[in-house]
Amino acid sequence: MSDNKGVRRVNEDLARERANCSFDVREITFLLDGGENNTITRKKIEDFTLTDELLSDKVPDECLSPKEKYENAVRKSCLFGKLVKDKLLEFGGLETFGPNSFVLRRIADAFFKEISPLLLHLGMFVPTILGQCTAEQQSEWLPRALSMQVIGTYAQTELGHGTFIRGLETTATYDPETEEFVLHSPTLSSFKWWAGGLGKTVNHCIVVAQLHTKGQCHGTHPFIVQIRDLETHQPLPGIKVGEIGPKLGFNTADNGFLGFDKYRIPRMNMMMKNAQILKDGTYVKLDRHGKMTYGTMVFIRVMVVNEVAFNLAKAATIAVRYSAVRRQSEKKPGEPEPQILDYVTQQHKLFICIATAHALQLTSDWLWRTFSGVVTDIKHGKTDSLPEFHALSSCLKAISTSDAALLIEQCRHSCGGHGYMMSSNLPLIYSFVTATRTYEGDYTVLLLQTARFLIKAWEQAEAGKPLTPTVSYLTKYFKDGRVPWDSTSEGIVNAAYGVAAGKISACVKSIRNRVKTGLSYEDAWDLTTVQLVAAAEAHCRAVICDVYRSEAVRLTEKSSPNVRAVMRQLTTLYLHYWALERIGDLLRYSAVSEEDVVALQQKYEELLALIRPDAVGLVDAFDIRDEILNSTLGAYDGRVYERLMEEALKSPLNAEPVNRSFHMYLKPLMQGKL
Ligand SMILES: CCCCCCCC/C=C\CCCCCC(=O)SCCNC(=O)CCNC(=O)[C@H](O)C(C)(C)COP(=O)(O)OP(=O)(O)OC[C@H]1O[C@@H](n2cnc3c(N)ncnc32)[C@H](O)[C@@H]1OP(=O)(O)O
Ligand SMILES: Cc1cc2nc3c(=O)[nH]c(=O)nc-3n(C[C@H](O)[C@H](O)[C@H](O)COP(=O)(O)OP(=O)(O)OC[C@H]3O[C@@H](n4cnc5c(N)ncnc54)[C@H](O)[C@@H]3O)c2cc1C
Repeated sequence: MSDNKGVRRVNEDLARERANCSFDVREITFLLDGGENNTITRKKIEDFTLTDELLSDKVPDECLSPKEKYENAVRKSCLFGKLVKDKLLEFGGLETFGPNSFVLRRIADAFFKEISPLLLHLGMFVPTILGQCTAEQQSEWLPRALSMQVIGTYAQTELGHGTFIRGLETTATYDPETEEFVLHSPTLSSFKWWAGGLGKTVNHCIVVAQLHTKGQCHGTHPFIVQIRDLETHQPLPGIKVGEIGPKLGFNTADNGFLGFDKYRIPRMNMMMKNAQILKDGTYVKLDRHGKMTYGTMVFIRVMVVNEVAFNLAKAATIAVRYSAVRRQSEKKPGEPEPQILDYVTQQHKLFICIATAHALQLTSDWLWRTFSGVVTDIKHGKTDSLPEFHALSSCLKAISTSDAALLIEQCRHSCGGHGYMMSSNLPLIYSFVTATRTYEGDYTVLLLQTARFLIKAWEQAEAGKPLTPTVSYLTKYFKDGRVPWDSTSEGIVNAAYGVAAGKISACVKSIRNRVKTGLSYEDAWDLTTVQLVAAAEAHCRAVICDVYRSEAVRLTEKSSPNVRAVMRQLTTLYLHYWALERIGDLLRYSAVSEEDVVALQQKYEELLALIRPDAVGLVDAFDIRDEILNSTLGAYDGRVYERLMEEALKSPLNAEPVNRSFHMYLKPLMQGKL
């Protein structure tokens, strides 16, 4: 693909890599975009949105003060918002690509090195209106939210509680006299904390609070709350709101705190799709499942899998291109310095990143299709598929975010010292992705949700009851004994399921043995949680391996032989990588032998060598434009050293030859006058 800028000289090593690539790069781009037409439209949108005029920052964002950074992000958010409103609708907006295309999300990365203060408005406020409001409420709020008169966020987490939603302390007490809810923050720990955009940007937010009516508490429910005046933007009386301060990343998102002092909102500001309060204060529950108010979280967990796949693709593109340009050391005395990509250890660090980006993207597409089915079921009043989907989306969110964060950090390591430069963009990509492991449900907490489902599924299998699709393998591996070993891709996937089944079985035994000693079920569960997390991880890994392998085969059915071959190499590499990473589990739960392990390792190393000539082509196929990559190390033309120097010269410290601190402190120190 072109560098989108035309004629710049491309680094010779990169040019040679591209000339030697075995396949047509565009073919894989089309596969990843979901078809050639999607690629064409995406590129058209990128061409007219990514203009220098909108993107140019004279001073790098990271050299600005926190206030300036925030103001710049608001400026760009508004420009971006206007652009989307005015121009992109000509393309049918997001619908052009289907809801899973994420094109605008991808383009937004060119505007914001960190994050838009409006992300939560589009990402959570609008989806919650869609998911939690009645049709009547939607017709009131949606047009105002989409036209940006109402700008909102999602304020659920409090200082004292994030994970344990049932423990939230903010109260919403219904007053039938005035037909209003009174929102109140009874303690310091009940202050809302974290919501993106809350600190300075939004004028409304969705507040999750304990609903009290007629002297009874009915648990947490969502409410739409105006917090700032629409004209002056001043906080309204009864509202205490501010920004929570600097963080590891997300520093342009003005995450905020919020407290209420007996603050009143109209009855109809309760989001009433799943529960209602009648005028007289009668509570009517409409949610037969009981957890429908958690719907926005499930939606975001699905989105996050795609989000981290894309960010890993960005990091892999930067690290692989840099590794083709960078030369260091010598393999044999007197030989020219090799490209660092020729070190097998470097290939080991990086090719798994390319394969994982593919695995997560294909899994995310599959998860989205599954989610669409669940949403359709719910529209028809069927909630039977929700427990399985909650278990699936929870573990996929946990594992994809954790894997992506670790591998992005590995990409940074693989770029040596230059990877530590902010201008490489690897630190910012990492700081963004490592947060995904925590927000929208912490890693351990979500895996334990999946484990709950797996233990129940095991018990159902024991009782001879039918199992839902993602756990149906448990019936097959139900009997004790080792899974037969077979080193084909299908065999490795089967073994991964065997390992998951073995671990779930071990958890069940462990809990039962503990209960036999007189412990309560809850205590026995608690003591087994280390094993339960590992079992849920093994289950999730088996699902990813299975989906990646079968989706890659399906997608490449009509591909050219060379594309099919390289895609097959990547899936095989992924499966071998994880088999070797989890060799202890395989030795415990499958019939793998010492010779098989040696063969696995040998095959893995052969795959690294096979993929090596296509590595640059594979990252080019992600087709991520320079403006979106935002990296001195990863640009298409490979002018790494020139860009590093250009960026260094933009540092405000280089604006003058001598900084005033010399005269103020250093000179007096040197002269003994301090
Ligand atoms: C343009 C769009 C761009 C989008 C880009 C996306 C990228 C986004 C980028 C940045 C956005 C940043 C956003 C960050 C926002 C947030 O973090 S919002 C706050 C999120 N908070 C959480 O996720 C809290 C996590 N905690 C929970 O989910 C729950 O408290 C819990 C699941 C841990 C426990 O809930 P609890 O009510 O206590 O239930 P339990 O007793 O544990 O379980 C009872 C049964 O309910 C089942 N269940 C629980 N949750 C669900 C669910 N969601 N769906 C279905 N079922 C559920 C659970 O399995 C139990 O079932 P059984 O009794 O049958 O075992
Ligand atoms: C960048 C960022 C943006 C965010 N944006 C928003 C937002 O817009 N709106 C919003 O409402 N929230 C937001 N959050 C909050 C986020 O959703 C919570 O931080 C997250 O859900 C984790 O909850 P916690 O902070 O209470 O962690 P805790 O639950 O306190 O976790 C601390 C530790 O305790 C462990 N732990 C907790 N419970 C259990 C358990 N039952 N079993 C075993 N271990 C347990 C965890 O595994 C973890 O190791 C954001 C957070 C971040 C970092």
